[in-house]
Amino acid sequence: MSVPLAARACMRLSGRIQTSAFHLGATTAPVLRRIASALCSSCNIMHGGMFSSGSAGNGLKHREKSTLICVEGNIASGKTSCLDFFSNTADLEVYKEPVAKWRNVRGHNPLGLMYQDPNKWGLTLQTYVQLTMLDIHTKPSISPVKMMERSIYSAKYIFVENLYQSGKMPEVDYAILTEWFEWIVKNTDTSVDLIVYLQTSPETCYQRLKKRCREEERVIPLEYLYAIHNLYEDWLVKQTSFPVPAPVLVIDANKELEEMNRHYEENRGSILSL
Ligand SMILES: Nc1ncnc2c1ncn2[C@@H]1O[C@H](COP(=O)(O)OP(=O)(O)O)[C@@H](O)[C@H]1O
Ligand SMILES: O=c1ccn([C@H]2C[C@H](O)[C@@H](COP(=O)(O)O)O2)c(=O)[nH]1
Repeated sequence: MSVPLAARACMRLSGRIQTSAFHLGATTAPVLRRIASALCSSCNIMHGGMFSSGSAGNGLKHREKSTLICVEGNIASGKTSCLDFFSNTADLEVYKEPVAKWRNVRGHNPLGLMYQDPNKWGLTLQTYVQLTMLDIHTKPSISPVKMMERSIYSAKYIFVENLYQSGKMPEVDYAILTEWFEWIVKNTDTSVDLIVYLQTSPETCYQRLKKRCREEERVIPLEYLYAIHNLYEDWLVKQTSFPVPAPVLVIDANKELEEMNRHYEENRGSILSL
């Protein structure tokens, strides 16, 4: 008998909380407890907890908020390719990073401007990235599972942080972005259920970046990818820098595309929280 995706998500997620497949830190424990208490072990019925719920007409409460999976990783690590792979999955909505918007907002290219002069345009780009990420996080979902590329968290903890730590963002800009970020996280629902981290070497990303040849990114040196890589590792693997909003599934993404796709197929269940 075929079990609906949401029901399987429910069963597996509850089961996997006890496994060691994730890199868990102290900050993720409360999230796990909330998931565990919210998900029934045999169906997609919510029994209270982290999700808002409504009556299904039979007296039972059903999930109204979908499971959110964020695919994280360095620039050109293969996130879009990963989302492409899963894009035909039934009961799954996929949201790629809105790079097209970052390259063209009412005729302006904040991504290009930031790479040309990060001191001047870092705040501009990151304010817009934060808005577009918030838009995706809060989009009402019609499917039980939603997968998005990166998140409002990596925009802040990786990219804003990198600009600031490298001395390319004035303290006042960093303070304003932090105020915005903290307000958003406190007052809106940006909760995440699983982070899939595509772990790559900066050298692998550098080769893929050159192959992709996005005009704005021609100026990116290998050192920049090292900086982003280290921030990701501190956040999601060592878990020493910022709060981790969800359990983390780490995938070695250095392998060739065919092999990655094979891996995604073989591990479909754990990647989609089934
Ligand atoms: N596993 C892989 N092996 C080789 N090339 C890859 C692999 N994954 C992605 N690519 C290529 O590398 C480039 C960047 O991949 P992409 O999925 O756009 O990365 P991201 O979304 O993380 O920036 C693209 O040209 C893509 O076709
Ligand atoms: O918060 C952010 C998020 C992304 N960027 C940059 C990094 C890349 O040049 C593009 C898109 O990233 P991909 O990894 O290729 O998807 O946007 C940023 O500057 N700030």
